[in-house]
Amino acid sequence: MDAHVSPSRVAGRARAPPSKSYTHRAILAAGYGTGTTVTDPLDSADPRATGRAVEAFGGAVSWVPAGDEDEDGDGDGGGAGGATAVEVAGFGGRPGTPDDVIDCANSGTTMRLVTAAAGLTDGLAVLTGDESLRSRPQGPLLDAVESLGGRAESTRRNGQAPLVVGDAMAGETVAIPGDVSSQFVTALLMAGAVTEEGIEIDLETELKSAPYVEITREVLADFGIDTERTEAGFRVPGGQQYEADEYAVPGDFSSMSYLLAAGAVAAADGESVVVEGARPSAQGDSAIVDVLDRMGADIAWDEDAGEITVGAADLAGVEVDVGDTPDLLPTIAVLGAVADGETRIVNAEHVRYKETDRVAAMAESLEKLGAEVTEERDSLTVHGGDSALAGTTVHGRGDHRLVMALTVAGLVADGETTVTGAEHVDVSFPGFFETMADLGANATVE
Ligand SMILES: O=C(O)C1=C[C@@H](OP(=O)(O)O)[C@@H](O)[C@H](O)C1
Ligand SMILES: C=C(OP(=O)(O)O)C(=O)O
Repeated sequence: MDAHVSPSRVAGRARAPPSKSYTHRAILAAGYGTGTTVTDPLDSADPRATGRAVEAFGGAVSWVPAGDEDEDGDGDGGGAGGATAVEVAGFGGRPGTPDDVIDCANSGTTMRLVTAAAGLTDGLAVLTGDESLRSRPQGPLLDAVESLGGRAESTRRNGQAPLVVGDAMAGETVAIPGDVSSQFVTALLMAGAVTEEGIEIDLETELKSAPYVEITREVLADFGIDTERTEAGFRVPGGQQYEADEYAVPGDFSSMSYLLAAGAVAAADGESVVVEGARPSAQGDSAIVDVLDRMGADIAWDEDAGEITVGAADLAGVEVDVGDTPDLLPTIAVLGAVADGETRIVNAEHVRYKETDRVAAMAESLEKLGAEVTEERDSLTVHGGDSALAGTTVHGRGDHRLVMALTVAGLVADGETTVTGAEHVDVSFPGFFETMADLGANATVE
């Protein structure tokens, strides 16, 4: 499916979906435990993949439909709204050996977190995913599971899925690079809590995407699991039990970034976009508020009310370090194309290891739309302002964040912008196009 986007003015109130990162962790933590109701989960393709993995390990996962909103009658809840809760009966500490292959679909978080869980099984688990996921790096985590006494192999011996993992790894100290994916650390912390000895994780290189580990530690604390920072990294004591009757998921700041960017570049004169569900949490991507503020946007965050209000203003280029916030790169690149002057996005090499190489993909698409960009291994510079963007066909590359960011660009490009692969927003923001249309965007999907 393609999205067709024409110049638009937006205004009004919108609620971003619940956090993908918190939902994954809450479902898996509930799986490690005995039973938890996760309220206000993100009901999208990626957390559903984590739910299937919990079931494969012997848990039971039930997505509670959103009552009358179950428009298609399939019991999965209604369209964009999705389920209002997930009831998880855990596998009680030790994951069982799965009966079948675990399909992690498009979800890197699922594959990484489930790899460490699979390392605890007595037998072997087989993990796979779609073409994108089967091209992403898993090698350092496989080495870590092996150094903890488990078995962890890439079937193609290239450090990528399909993976075969199991043979009851145990706890001790493990060294792992920090600059490929923080999800390796999250995975080992979550699994380490139920080993006998716990796991001490020594980082061999600087940790990128560090706030995601803090999200993990926050969720684990809410499930009664202690973790510690150490001089070299992190430690989780063993022999712990996951326990929480109920867990409420906060709103997702990565998803909010598209709505806020839309308001900053395309809010109607004298009007604004108000994004609800924006309560402070450990999410590094709340930095989008500061980035927009530094670019000169008319933005205010009422943290108590959980509301961010943004109106249109002339934006100016800034330098942004995305070491902690890789998922903001597509949004910031689009803002940079609209802003006057240069926007330098630095510390970005790890953004190449996502659903697609987002540094290269954004450079290609923004150039196609008429912006001037300079791409380096570790950075993307967008020379904005000189020429207006002109609508054309740009490729979503099967990547939800590219589709959403490029749709925002389409709001201000002259003529029509076609974004291919619009259906991929289902990975993290199933109601994205409905939400944009409610705000007044001329964006149709067919
Ligand atoms: O743990 C998480 O929930 C995530 C961690 C980040 O990945 P990396 O740690 O691989 O950079 C981020 O890009 C991803 O969207 C979600
Ligand atoms: C990279 C992402 O997620 P994951 O790593 O879970 O595929 C993302 O949502 O942008």
